[in-house]
Amino acid sequence: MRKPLVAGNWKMNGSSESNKALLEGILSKADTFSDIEVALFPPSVYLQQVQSALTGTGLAWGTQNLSQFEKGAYTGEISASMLVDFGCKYVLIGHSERRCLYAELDLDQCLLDRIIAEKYEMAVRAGITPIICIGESPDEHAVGRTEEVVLRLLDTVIAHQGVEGLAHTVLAYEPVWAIGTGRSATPEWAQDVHSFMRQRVAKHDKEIAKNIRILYGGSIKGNNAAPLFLQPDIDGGLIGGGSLDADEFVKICQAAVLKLG
Ligand SMILES: O=C(CO)COP(=O)(O)O
Repeated sequence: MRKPLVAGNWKMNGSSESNKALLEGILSKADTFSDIEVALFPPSVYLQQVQSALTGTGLAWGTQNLSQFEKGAYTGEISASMLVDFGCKYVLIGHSERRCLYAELDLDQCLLDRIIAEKYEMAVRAGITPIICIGESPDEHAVGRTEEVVLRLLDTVIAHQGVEGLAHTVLAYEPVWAIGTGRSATPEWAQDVHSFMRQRVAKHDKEIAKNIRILYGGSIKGNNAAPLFLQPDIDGGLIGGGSLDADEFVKICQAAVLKLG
């Protein structure tokens, strides 16, 4: 049985004061979702605040990105060893907002995927579990290229790291057209894509495919989380806007508990 994981990606939101209230609100209800795994991804400047608040609570934390390089003259970047230093268990890799807006943008899509595969390798080597975000853009969705896009990235990671690397990895299907739009994928659509991803991993290794967690992300809220999480191949969620409000996020975590039956 795969343990459900609910991950809250705060993106570039929060302040010391608002984070404190959010963390207190979540922790006050933590006993209602202690059977699943929950991880928070604050902006890196708040990592220490989140680490202090969550240490000893059973909740995990991580960052929204890491450098593909070990150390050195890479202004503004954060290395895998720094994440280890701050007790991170997870790291998000390849989020579409980074792909589209920052240096991971590249006209040559193959190069882009290679950078993401290198970041993945850095995380695995440091013992941090990467959450690899995969999903098609609105244009790709409109012309039915979902499977092709999902496969391209999955295959790049496997080619780079070997399928064994996936034994310590979480995948997240995040269709770009569903992120921040209020238009979540339907549970049936997401299930189909998740099942497709799992089958692809199974072609390389059936055991890893059976155990790998695949999260769904894109406009999950308290009122639509349960039917998504109840799909057989959806093992939890990667939550953006819905993770910024303690009550909403707690509802989402509680919906994942339902999966345990
Ligand atoms: O991008 C996301 C999580 O990484 C999803 O964001 P929303 O939940 O705001 O749609």
